[in-house]
Amino acid sequence: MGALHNGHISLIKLAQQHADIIICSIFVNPTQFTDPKDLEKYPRPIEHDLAMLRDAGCNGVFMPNVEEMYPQGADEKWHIDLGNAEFLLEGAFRKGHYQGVTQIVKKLFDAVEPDVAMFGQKDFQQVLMIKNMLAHFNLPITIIVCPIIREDDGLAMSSRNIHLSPEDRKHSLVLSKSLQFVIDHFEEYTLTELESKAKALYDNVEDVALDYFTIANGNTLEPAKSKDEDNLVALVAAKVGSTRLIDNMIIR
Ligand SMILES: Nc1ncnc2c1ncn2[C@@H]1O[C@H](COP(=O)(O)OP(=O)(O)OP(=O)(O)O)[C@@H](O)[C@H]1O
Ligand SMILES: CC(C)(CO)[C@@H](O)C(=O)[O-]
Ligand code: BAL
Repeated sequence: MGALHNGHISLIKLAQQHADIIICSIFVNPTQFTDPKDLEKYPRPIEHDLAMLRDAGCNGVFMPNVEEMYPQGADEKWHIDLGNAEFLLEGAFRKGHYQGVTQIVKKLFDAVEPDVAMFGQKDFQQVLMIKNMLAHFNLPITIIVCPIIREDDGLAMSSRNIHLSPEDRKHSLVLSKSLQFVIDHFEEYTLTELESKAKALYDNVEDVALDYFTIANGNTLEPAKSKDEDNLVALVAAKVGSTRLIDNMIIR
């Protein structure tokens, strides 16, 4: 969606190991936004983005406008079955978000016809939803998931970080710290204790409102039932000041 940072550039760099020609799409997709203010204030520094892509050795940029992607209007009908995980976590807080995401990703794939597509682990649930969309249409595209690139102090890079005030920026560290707490103490506590201790870290941080903090099964996104499950991930979403951030860490 543009407003590129080094997290995005890491996707280009990793793509270079998997493909001869790299195309980056930049499109702020209206159908995945559930908060009109979020859409309106989404940063769009196009010249800066193009310079970063040029430096990274990206071969092409696909930068359509809304009319090109939605010739019949952005209220164009789209609904596919994405499974129960569509309605959990981000899907519960941004209703219809993954219908909008899969709608535009299908259109971008149709336009670019990639063999391989790179997505960031930062949007963990998004990757699951896109894989479900690919299965739905039986599309032969390989998805590669790229690790989360963080600032030196642990904050996951995000285009929305630009909206954080200096105070918010300090408070935002509780997200990565609470996830790291689960990783560091996983063997020590029960799942319930891990969650409650991680959530307690938010009690003393001003202006941070937790939407969810969960240790979930990485396939279903349902709360983990046992520490023995072989695909476990801790996920968080919180509003820091007026900016909503997400982050996650894979436990195993
Ligand atoms: N810190 C990061 N490390 C690795 N990949 C990332 C990171 N941030 C975003 N990505 C990935 O880059 C792709 C484009 O993301 P997008 O344009 O939505 O930006 P974003 O930085 O995630 O923005 P925001 O967090 O404001 O939604 C997605 O696949 C996303 O998961
Ligand atoms: C997948 C995506 C390009 C759809 O607009 C967007 O959600 C993103 O960049 O993560
Ligand atoms: N980074 C995922 C897209 C979104 O937040 O709308």
